[in-house]
Amino acid sequence: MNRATRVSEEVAASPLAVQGLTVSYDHRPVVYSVDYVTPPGSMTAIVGPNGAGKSTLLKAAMGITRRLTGDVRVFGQPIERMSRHIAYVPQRNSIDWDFPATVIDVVTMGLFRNLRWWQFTRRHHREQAMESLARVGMEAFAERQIGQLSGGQQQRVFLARALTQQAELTILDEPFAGVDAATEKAIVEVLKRLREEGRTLLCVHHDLATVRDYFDQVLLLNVRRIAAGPVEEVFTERHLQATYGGRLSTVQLARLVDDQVPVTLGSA
Ligand SMILES: Nc1ncnc2c1ncn2[C@@H]1O[C@H](COP(=O)(O)OP(=O)(O)OP(=O)(O)O)[C@@H](O)[C@H]1O
Repeated sequence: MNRATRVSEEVAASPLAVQGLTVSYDHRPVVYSVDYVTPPGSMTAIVGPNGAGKSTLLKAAMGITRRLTGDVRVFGQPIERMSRHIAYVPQRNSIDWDFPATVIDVVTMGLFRNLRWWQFTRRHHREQAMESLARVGMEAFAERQIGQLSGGQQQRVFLARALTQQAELTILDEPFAGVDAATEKAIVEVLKRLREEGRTLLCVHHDLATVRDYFDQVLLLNVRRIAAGPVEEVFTERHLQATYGGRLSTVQLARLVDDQVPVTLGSA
């Protein structure tokens, strides 16, 4: 089998393959010529310093932000036709929490892309939404206004909304930002279970100390792709140094690589 055939098969099997992706703001590239073919059934951490282009890469891949160049495919098909296969949990601070909606409304909205215009939400849709809420331990909050939830509860609700979509790929932008240890553990359990079911997850992540424990793949990004692949091969001192430059001290690196003592960089 020649290389061209192998690559195209890899792309055809991938829930999200980006090739040569460049995004510019005000003529300044903030993501430059990035390739990443997400392995099916994997859980990838996208890691890099503040402003590295992590969120922009994901938004451009999903078509939320315009890309300058690049090809984005879902199972080998252009993203424009395949966006219903992707569930997205945005950064919590990008959502208007004053919007008057109950928890169950927000979760049921996750189903809308799968409904035809003449289909109204019915009791079984609500049951589906309640099942998703139960998976994240939030069923008791179904009738609560979303603005009346804590940060961790809000994060769980948006995860439940993604779960109702039953998408092949779930993209999460910093799902652990501002949540307590118990919520983080609960969210990780849900994500790992999704992976066990064969779903694929891509996640912007800042806590370098948990990368090995939570993820099997990592994409190290600083405008360009620095390295990508299985965590045990790619999450090395050399690659981290290249990603963060002088921002990681030798001591921090040694701890990360040897003891996995918590070191969080990137989030201010
Ligand atoms: N709408 C926009 N207009 C202009 N510049 C933008 C816009 N959105 C992001 N940027 C810039 O693009 C660069 C990449 O931003 P992005 O949010 O993708 O980085 P990030 O790696 O996700 O950062 P963080 O870890 O801080 O969330 C930054 O320099 C940012 O200031």
